[in-house]
Amino acid sequence: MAAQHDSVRDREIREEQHHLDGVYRRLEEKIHEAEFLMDDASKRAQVGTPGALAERDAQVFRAGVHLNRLNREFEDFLFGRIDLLPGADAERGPDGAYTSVEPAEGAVRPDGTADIAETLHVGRMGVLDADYTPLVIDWRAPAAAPFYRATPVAPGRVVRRRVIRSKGRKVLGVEDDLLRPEVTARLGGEELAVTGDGALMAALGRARGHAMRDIVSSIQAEQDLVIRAPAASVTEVEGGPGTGKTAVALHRAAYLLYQDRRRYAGGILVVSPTPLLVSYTEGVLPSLGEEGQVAVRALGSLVEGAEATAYDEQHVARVKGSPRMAKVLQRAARTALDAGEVPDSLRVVAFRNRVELDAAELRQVRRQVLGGTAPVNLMRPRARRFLLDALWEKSGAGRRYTDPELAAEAREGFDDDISAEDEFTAFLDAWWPELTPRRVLASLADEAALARAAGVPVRQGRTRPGRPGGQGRDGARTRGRRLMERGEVTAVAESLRRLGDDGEGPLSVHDVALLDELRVLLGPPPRPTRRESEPSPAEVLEQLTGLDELTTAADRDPTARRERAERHTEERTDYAHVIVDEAQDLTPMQWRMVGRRGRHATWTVVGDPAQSSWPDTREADEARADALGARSRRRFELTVNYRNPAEIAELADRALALAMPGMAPPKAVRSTGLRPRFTAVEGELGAAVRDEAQRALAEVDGTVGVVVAMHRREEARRWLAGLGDRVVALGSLEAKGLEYDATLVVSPAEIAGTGRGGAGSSTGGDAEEGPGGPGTGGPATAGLRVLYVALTRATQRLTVLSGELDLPDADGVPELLRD
Ligand SMILES: Nc1ncnc2c1ncn2[C@@H]1O[C@H](COP(=O)(O)OP(=O)(O)OP(=O)(O)O)[C@@H](O)[C@H]1O
Repeated sequence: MAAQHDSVRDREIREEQHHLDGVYRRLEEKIHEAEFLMDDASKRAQVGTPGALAERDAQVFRAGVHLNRLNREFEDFLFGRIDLLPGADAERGPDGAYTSVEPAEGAVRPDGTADIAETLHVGRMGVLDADYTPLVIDWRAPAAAPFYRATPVAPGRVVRRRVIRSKGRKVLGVEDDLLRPEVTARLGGEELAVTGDGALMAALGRARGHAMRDIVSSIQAEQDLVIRAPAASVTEVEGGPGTGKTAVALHRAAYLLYQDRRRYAGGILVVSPTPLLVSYTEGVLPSLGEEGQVAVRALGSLVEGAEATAYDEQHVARVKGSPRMAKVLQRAARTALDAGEVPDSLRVVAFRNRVELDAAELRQVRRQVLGGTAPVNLMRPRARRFLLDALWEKSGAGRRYTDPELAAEAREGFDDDISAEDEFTAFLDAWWPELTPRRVLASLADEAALARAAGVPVRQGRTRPGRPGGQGRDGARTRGRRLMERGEVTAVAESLRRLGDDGEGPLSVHDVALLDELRVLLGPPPRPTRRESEPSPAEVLEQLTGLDELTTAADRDPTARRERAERHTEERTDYAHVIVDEAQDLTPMQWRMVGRRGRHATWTVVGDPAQSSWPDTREADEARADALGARSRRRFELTVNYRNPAEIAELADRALALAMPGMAPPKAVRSTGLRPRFTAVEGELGAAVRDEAQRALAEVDGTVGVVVAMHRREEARRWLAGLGDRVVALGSLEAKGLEYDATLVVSPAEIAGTGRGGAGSSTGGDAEEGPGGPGTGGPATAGLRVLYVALTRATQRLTVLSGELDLPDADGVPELLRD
């Protein structure tokens, strides 16, 4: 029996090998054609119309791209096949396949037999034979959709779906699904064979590396609906851990590019919560043939020239993420003009008379200028004009003319005279300096400056050490509504002391959203006075000499260069499509930042409220609604957990039930028979973690993730030193979106911040802290959601290590996770 089974399998593999050989032969033919064309092109240099030459070049280019992609030896260039009944009509699409989804009437005879009318092979790119019959259909083409969508309940024309596993040019195996088991179908007079035992399970069981793989050969029907959803408006996708949200989002990017390359090339932004998740997913799009077409960026790298490397304490993160910060920064952008040494008088000579504006008059002018709504840097010309007005007024010259024409002429002369004075220009530079986002952010490290911007009465003597007084011109006066508590001001100012006065220094992910806000509030620096078409002196030299090394001293100054780069880099804000992963964790300020990049975009937003680490998501929901605007929404839900075996999912569901009572968990599709292991620390925590990590390394071939409370990150790295690169230590918030073959969750109570009293009493934990509390969706439940994330990272094995705080029972089961 086994031998017979093997021979069916071998025969089917041989058949697919035969087809794959044909595909490669055809590709080689195309490559030869391209090479011939290239050779011919060089011989006949300029012969042919420009259009024909361009077309030929394009063909050569396309063949080259195919060749390159093939040479990279995709593990499974060709991965699928469907055998189809005749369609309801005989129309063919552009890929050469019949377009009909439903079978023709009578396709299945009354005796249950049928003939296969069409066999399609599905792969990473489409290949047509010389006579235009499709040898391989691109997985994103409409004709490939039934490969993913057909189910036994709604099989359409599909009788058999086959997943083909190959490496390079060799077919290794085939796995079949019969979608119409009741039909006896014949192909070329022979009954359709069925072999294999489930491609999906084989894919899910494989050991993980540190990079996510594409799921192109096993996309499931509910996922395919999301991937191929029309790009109109906003596509919102919710689903529990492991339901493929990240995978689906990336495949959707590849699909949209295939659908409308002209619209989307270079214009798709994928926003990921952490750089770890970016590097984990970075290979997926290239493996789908979309290299460099999509910008995959971490939230902390969305602003050009900024890269978040520092962490904020959670209570600081919460303030920095709050929408109140928009208002604080608005005020700060304006008061930043007062930071540092600001001249308090202006003296000029006009019409041979000295004219002077004193501190009070200058303050008055500044107030008038700031009465406008334009970004501060763009107000510089207005500041210049208002200063000239004030000087003119002060000089009394206007009163000498009754004839308005003469007065206007005199005023023009007056303005020219003053503007030509170096002193006036120097004054303007100091009085209305060009502000950069980094400098303004750094100015808020001065507690008094931040307090003023936040409307908090300033206390004496609480300025940034080593900085000129924080009292400023306005003394302790504050303007407007109170936006922060005093403790918040102290904590945020303190966190910004990582930055130097010039704003250089490590930024946190939350600082980056603030920089983006300031970028908009400050605006680009004003245009230089010379007309834009006029070249700069350096450009003139360059044009004359052809040497671009010639630079001005200012160009060579690294600080000036950096600041210019920061100011001049035009941030891309016109993405055609924005994909947001782990959307439940964006703060309001981050939504504002991401929203700016998709003002005219269509969106795909994926997330899971049950994994949110914020206690109160109401403000973030409002900011999300603002970012997405009035566009219509289309909602999808993913319901199957492909990551965790049922044994692990079952334990994680206990944390979910505490965190989000009543929320339905996703269904786990596989079971390994391996129950989670519980153990309690005896002796030293570090030694216990190291022992358990070693044990896990011995049990799995792939990766091991050790998840600890955020404050233990550094020590956990030390505990694991020397165990090799299969094992990594992660703070619970860093574990978002990642997965490991085995995970070790260290002290659930510490991660959840539930302390000794079980789920009800908060002792900090890794939720982004805030007001609220048990029963109000406060930090205790947010902490449990963070624990839920930690418990859902394993693909094979999970160990829970309890400390004292966890109150483990005799079996090592922590109080929090007991039945
Ligand atoms: N159709 C599929 N075929 C094979 N593997 C799949 C499929 N769908 C998802 N997976 C795998 O399941 C795992 C989880 O997918 P993914 O990380 O995209 O889930 P997620 O919903 O983003 O999870 P989380 O919310 O926990 O971040 C990944 O290893 C992914 O490759």
